[in-house]
Amino acid sequence: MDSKKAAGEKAAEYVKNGMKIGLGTGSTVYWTIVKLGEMVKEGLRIEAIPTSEQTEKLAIELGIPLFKPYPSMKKLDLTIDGADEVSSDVNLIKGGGGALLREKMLASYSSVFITVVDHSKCVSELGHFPLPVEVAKFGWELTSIQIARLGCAPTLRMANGAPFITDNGNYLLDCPFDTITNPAEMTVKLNRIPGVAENGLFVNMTNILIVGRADGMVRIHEN
Ligand SMILES: O=C(CO)[C@H](O)[C@H](O)COP(=O)(O)O
Repeated sequence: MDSKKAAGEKAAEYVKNGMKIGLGTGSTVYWTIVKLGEMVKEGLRIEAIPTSEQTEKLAIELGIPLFKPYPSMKKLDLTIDGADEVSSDVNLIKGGGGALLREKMLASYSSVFITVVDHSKCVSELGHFPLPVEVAKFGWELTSIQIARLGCAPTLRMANGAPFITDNGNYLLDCPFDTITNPAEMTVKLNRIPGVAENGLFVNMTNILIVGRADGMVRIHEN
């Protein structure tokens, strides 16, 4: 079995009747969403908020009931999402799919945040994967210069020959730091820069990590 499929499907086992859940974005959580679609057809009652337009489309196709955040909303019971890197102390780099802002919002509004990855995403320290940072279009060059002062050479993410636009109408800068030794400090430094909407570091957010292996088995780590 595919290691992404193994991790993604395992996470669906944590979803119970009546839950309000956040649905992540990417090719690993895809398998969670497909499994949840099957479970809904078999009678599971859930309501979900997607972290991207791509996930929203998939959830609608699969018949998963969706809802929008509302002022009186209490915490979501659960959010399940993928990651681009997971460090040995279970901090994450996310945003490879460009959905990091909504992903971080839903993860932080959830009682439980489950991260699903294949084994290739596990590293000792974060930073090999260029850190995605979502920035306002206005003055993005100035924002990029400020980020560069933190020790990287940001590049503007492109798609089909034009700047990639996030679901929130912003640009994305991919920031190769090599190693991020203190992700908590880096998060604060990045988010202090005017023009930064959010960065892809998810520090101390994961409650349950599910790692899929090539043999189709999973390793589960509870934080
Ligand atoms: O952060 C993300 C999207 O913004 C994804 O969770 C991340 O890129 C992992 O994707 P995949 O499961 O396809 O490897």
